[in-house]
Amino acid sequence: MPLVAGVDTSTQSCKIVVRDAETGALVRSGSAKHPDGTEVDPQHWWDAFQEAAAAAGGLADVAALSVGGQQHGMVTLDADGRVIRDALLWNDTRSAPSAEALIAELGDGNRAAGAQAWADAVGSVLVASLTITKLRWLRDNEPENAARVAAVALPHDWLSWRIAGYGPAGDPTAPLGPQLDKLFTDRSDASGTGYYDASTGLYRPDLLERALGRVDVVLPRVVDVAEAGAVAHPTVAGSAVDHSTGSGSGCLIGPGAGDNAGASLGLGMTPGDIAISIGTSGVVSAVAPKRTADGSGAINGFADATGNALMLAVTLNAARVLDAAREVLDVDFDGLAELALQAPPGSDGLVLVPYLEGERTPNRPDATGTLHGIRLATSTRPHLARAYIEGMLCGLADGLDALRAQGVSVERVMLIGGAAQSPAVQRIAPQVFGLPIGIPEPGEYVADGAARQAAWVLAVADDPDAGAPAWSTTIATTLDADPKPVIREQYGAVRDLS
Ligand SMILES: Nc1ncnc2c1ncn2[C@@H]1O[C@H](COP(=O)(O)OP(=O)(O)O)[C@@H](O)[C@H]1O
Ligand SMILES: O=C(CO)[C@@H](O)[C@H](O)COP(=O)(O)O
Repeated sequence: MPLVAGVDTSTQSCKIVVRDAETGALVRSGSAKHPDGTEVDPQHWWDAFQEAAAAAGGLADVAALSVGGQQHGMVTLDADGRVIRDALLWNDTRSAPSAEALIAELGDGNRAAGAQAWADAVGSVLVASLTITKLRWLRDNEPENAARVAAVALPHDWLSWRIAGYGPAGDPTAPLGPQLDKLFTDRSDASGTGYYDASTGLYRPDLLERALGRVDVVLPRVVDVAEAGAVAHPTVAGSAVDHSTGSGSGCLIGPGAGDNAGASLGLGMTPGDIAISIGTSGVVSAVAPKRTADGSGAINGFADATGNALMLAVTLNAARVLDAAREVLDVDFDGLAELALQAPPGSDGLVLVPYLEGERTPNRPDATGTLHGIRLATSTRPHLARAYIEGMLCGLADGLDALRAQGVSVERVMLIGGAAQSPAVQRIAPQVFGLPIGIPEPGEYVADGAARQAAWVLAVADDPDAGAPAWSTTIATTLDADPKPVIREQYGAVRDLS
């Protein structure tokens, strides 16, 4: 049976799954850490990819692979294929003023008009996360670097290009050299740049020019949903394999995807499904036939990895809020969950508004977190633990409300991402959302989606009409709705005071 690999080059780590292309059965997996920080030298992603591939038993027998990845990160390359500066990641908020400037400019000074104009043009009102705002920041703050930009890529584009054997001139791990025109991406990740319109499938050079001041830069070619963008270089993927039999001539590289589109494909989401992901980012997402244009900015109208739209509400404060709680309370994951479940719903009035890294939804890049309702009786470790978890989940529940306000139907809710494994998150989420929640089998759903895409690419190479393989997702547990309105009522009363 041919094997396929899916890669998730996420904020905190690189994860690789190797699966049977036909059945989807997991064969092997591996992972490696990324460094902390909101600006990172992409070389770390390359190193982590190789470490994760080795941990997954190598990729020599893999017939196709795809890369899913953290969205929006700005990877700038010079004419020699060298990374010009550390990549600014999706959670780097320094370009918030640039976002506001671009909004004002498109609205001729009228913010509301500008916000709607961006939503109409590219599906999203600009916030600091989006790549285009980082390019404006570069132009204004590092003009020498901006002048050297010959190509702009996203994390998954850059890693796919490196796997294909391209890279900086003179680098022995990049035998094909700096061929910038060989960069490729997919519509889901392109749709998060701010200079690509998923509704037409076209880049918007006019918008790019507003940010960078020029358009003579290479943007990755947007390949179709199940089209191979390149072939992996044998020095990276090991010996070349034939994509139909598993023995012969080249490991195909699929278009890849933004991580949320990857998860959507991995979960097999269709309209009516909602995924709530609690990783570094908190994401509430839904697949829809057509993207909306939410001028309020709460919902990003991106593309998914199959040809649909993917609507997202994204928070900056998710799993790391729980990491912060563990630090404050000096406990491990289990200890935090045990503490939180000792306090009652609503934590007797102790409420954390969790803007520990500023916030993106709502757009408050300079906000800080605030604890409300501290009294003697709530100055306990269990109250604090629960308040951190409730506050983080309330931010996501606001996101689900914003999706509903855009007309999204909610038929099935699935909870994924690292922090979804917390027993306290699993208990408290049905209280905050007031809905039944499915917990899929523990897994790497972004990497799984990438692997499923790779299997699709493989199938299409044999039969151009082939559809995505019908891999199934198992919902391991369904948690009953357990609404505790007090949690969101308390949160709603203080959220905007922070
Ligand atoms: N049992 C757990 N309880 C709470 N948080 C957890 C648990 N397991 C992992 N995490 C957290 O999940 C995060 C990593 O999740 P992941 O979805 O891999 O993130 P990303 O895709 O952003 O790299 C880390 O912040 C980690 O501390
Ligand atoms: O900015 C977004 C989506 O718009 C984030 O979802 C990033 O794509 C990072 O994802 P994780 O690494 O947290 O999974």
